[in-house]
Amino acid sequence: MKIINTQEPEKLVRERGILDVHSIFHTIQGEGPFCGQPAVFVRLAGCNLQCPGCDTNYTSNRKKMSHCDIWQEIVRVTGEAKTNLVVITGGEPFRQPEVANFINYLIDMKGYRVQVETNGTMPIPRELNYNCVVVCSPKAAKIHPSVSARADAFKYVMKSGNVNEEDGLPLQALDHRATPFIARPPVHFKGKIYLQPMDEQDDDANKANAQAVVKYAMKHNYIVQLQIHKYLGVE
Ligand SMILES: Nc1nc2[nH]cc(C(=O)O)c2c(=O)[nH]1
Ligand code: SF4
Ligand SMILES: [Mg+2]
Repeated sequence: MKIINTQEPEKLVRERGILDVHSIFHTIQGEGPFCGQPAVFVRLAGCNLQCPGCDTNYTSNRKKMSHCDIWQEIVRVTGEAKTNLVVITGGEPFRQPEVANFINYLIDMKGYRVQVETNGTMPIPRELNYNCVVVCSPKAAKIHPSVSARADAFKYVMKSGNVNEEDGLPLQALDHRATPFIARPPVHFKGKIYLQPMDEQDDDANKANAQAVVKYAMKHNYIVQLQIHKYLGVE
């Protein structure tokens, strides 16, 4: 059955020292440059977009937490494990620019490696530590110039039949409207570009999406990515 995202879009919020958090959990990073690596995920609440095909609940049970509260919860869910990677996702993490201070605290004060997932529409605060790995998955026609300048990798969610033949990248992602099509990496982008089949929760549609990903990855030299957490049955 097809699920349509009904979570309301939310605006940028600044709150010094506090983040609005949806959940914190220990799992395996299922996507992108750290795919397969154990990680603690911090899912921030709320998103400025409302992609119809979004597979994520980012609004329920939200809680305002200080940097120290979040770090304590990271330590608690990690337990005895050796995990040293924190992934910040959402929702849209940069909807809360305070996230940059939190990421810097994790890297500089606590010694974590940090990766952040973003839709690319919100500015990346200048103070963000350069060691933070930024993965951008565009859903809108424009991404913020600070994201073009700073993104380490791009990730595109592909639905079959919805592809630009010229560059092999999707016209839309997760059925979000984008005119004429979703943002591209900067012209001379040197980082990795991932293609991921859209999960439509339908075997036939998913098979067609996987075939499209293989076809365009092979033609344009992109990296195929599956959401391995869904195959592993982890969060
Ligand atoms: N295991 C796991 N890996 C992920 N990589 C990106 C995710 C996301 O929802 O942003 C995600 C997620 O939700 N779970
Ligand atoms: S930008 Fe990401 S989190 Fe926000 S609605 Fe779209 S897919 Fe969901
Ligand atoms: Mg997810």
